[in-house]
Amino acid sequence: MKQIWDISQVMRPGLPVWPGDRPYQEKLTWALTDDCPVNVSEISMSTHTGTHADAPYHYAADGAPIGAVGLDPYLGPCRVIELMGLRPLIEVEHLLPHLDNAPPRILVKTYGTAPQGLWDADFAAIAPEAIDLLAARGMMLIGLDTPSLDPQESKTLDAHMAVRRHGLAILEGLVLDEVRGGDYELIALPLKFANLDASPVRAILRSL
Ligand SMILES: Nc1ccccc1C(=O)C[C@H](N)C(=O)O
Ligand SMILES: [Zn+2]
Ligand SMILES: [Zn+2]
Repeated sequence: MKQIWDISQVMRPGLPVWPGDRPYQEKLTWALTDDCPVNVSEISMSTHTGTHADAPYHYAADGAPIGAVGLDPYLGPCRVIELMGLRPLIEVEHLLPHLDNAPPRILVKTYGTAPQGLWDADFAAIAPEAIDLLAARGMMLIGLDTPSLDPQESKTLDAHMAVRRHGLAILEGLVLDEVRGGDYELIALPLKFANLDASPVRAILRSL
């Protein structure tokens, strides 16, 4: 039996979201009562809530919406690299020692314990040169346990622009607390939204 690691945030009211963005909200549209056989809920949330996949449309006006992206990047062998305490940016020199024979998906663990109950405005981001390195090594996906590839205050989104140049896929908001560095199978498929800039994912790792 393959071991499973759930690397997804719990979607719940009060989940910290990007400053100024829509809070995660849920409510019952129908409630199960003597007269109604079901509970049916509705949710309201930012597309970048919790553990999610960015679409090219998020950072490029002509970019594909999340429902149109290829699924290969989100399913297959990956490497988790532990780089805790390296702020503000994950740099080329931090990644280089960990890439020998790496599978084409890289997840970077920047927290020992990700702050799921509060917002960390100083989260670790990744340098565009590090994205260039990953692309040069044939990577197709970069994932972080932080809310964004770029620093919160970035207006130029240098890492996202490097991702755009190389056509990589992105996962953000992962929870890698229980995961040690190493190689795993990644499963983290985005939902098939026709028009949106991102999608929540249920991200898991399985032993290879
Ligand atoms: N919700 C936002 C609202 C405005 C600006 C950024 C965000 C983000 O969540 C960052 C995003 N996850 C990113 O792909 O970098
Ligand atoms: Zn995002
Ligand atoms: Zn992003």
